[in-house]
Amino acid sequence: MAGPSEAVGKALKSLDLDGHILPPSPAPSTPTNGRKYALATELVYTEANDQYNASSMPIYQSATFKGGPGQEYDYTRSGNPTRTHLERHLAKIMNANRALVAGSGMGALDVITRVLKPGDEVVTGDDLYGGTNRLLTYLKTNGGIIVHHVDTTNMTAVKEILSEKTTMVLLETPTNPLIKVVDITGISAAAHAANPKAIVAVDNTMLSPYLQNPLDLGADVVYESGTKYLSGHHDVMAGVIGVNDTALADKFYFMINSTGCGLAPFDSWLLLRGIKTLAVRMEKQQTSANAIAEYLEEHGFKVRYPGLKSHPQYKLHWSQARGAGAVLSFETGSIALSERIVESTKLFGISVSFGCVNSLISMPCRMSHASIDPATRKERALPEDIIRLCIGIEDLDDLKDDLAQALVRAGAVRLTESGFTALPAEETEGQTGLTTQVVDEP
Ligand SMILES: Cc1ncc(COP(=O)(O)O)c(C=O)c1O
Ligand SMILES: N[C@@H](CCSC[C@H](N)C(=O)O)C(=O)O
Repeated sequence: MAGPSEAVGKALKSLDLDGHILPPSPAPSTPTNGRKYALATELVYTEANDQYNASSMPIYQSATFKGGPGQEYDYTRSGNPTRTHLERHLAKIMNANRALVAGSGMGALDVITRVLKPGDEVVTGDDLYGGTNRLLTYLKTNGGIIVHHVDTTNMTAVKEILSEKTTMVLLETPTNPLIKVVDITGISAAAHAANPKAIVAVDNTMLSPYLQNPLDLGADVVYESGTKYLSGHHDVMAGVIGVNDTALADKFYFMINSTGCGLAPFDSWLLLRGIKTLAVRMEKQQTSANAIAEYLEEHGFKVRYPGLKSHPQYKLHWSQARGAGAVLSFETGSIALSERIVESTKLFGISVSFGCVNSLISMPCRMSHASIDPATRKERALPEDIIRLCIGIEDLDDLKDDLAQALVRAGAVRLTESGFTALPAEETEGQTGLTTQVVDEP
């Protein structure tokens, strides 16, 4: 009988990754919006512009700046040279006229939604990051805002709910964690047709500006959690906003200064440092994510990832993005089985968040999306057994080996001549783990 290493080895060998080509897309290297160089170059190309020609922008760790009225900086809540440097750099790579940075992604969304008034209507998705759903629910309950959740992959449903009363449309694409892809151009046009003053805001956290630029697709505002791909190392919380309209940018700045949620100088510096390696991290992460998505799909799992041809909005995704990112999800048919898989991985850390150099595994309904009550999760068809994988920059074979041993150990697969295959749904419920023909290594 085959032991786990042999079976896993066989399964890995059967997978031919050579020659794998990501689907065609607009070249990320093409300079746009007045940028001088290709995006990968612009990410690292910043002029610190300080008196000593420092190669890295200094951290202006100062709350106050001496001098009188009319000087550029007086108080870090209102502005700080390190933060300004980051904002200018971000505006360039987000294709925005102006970028602003807050203390977290949720801080950025709070700034954006503060332009809403009681009675205003927001149209948003039925699959959203749990914290976004929590803030919108709070605004609905306590702020007099009317929030419509709709399947944003269904244009007919979206058009039916849009009206002249729609003040804001809030989109995530791909969504977290169901990886649904939403038509940014189509929905932006429909929202503006319904109400020319409607603000279309797109959460770009799942792809980063390296792979998708919503402002170029008709959105009014792009925001994202800089905690994820932009910083890339699990060591800073940040939120970024990009906007073209000057009046809107001024309103956002007013909110940041008034509420004091601007990003601190040291965190601004950390984000600047992270952004420099965004292109290499993202290329490596999404190439591995693509290989792992294919690996799981080939072994019989239903995988959600926009790099797979089986993704229902595959074509749409590649018409608006330059890559599929590094987050994917799949179901097993059993909550207990999913729990055992998550607990059996060794390299994949059990953690919330994504977009960093380490690979992570989680069960969204227990973790990132636990704040959405179980009845709402059911209503919105968020599977309780869903597992989310966030692929890092580790060696791909090590990651696949780790997943394979976890699937085998958890009893999620049946060993076959050529490797293993996912258990059929009707057999998953009774599984208790380690039931396959597997012996532990000494
Ligand atoms: C899609 C998405 N948007 C926004 C956020 C909020 O970001 P932050 O944690 O930096 O506040 C998160 C994660 O937290 C997220 O996954
Ligand atoms: N306890 C946190 C959970 C953060 S989830 C972070 C990230 N967006 C993800 O999707 O993993 C909370 O309640 O907000």
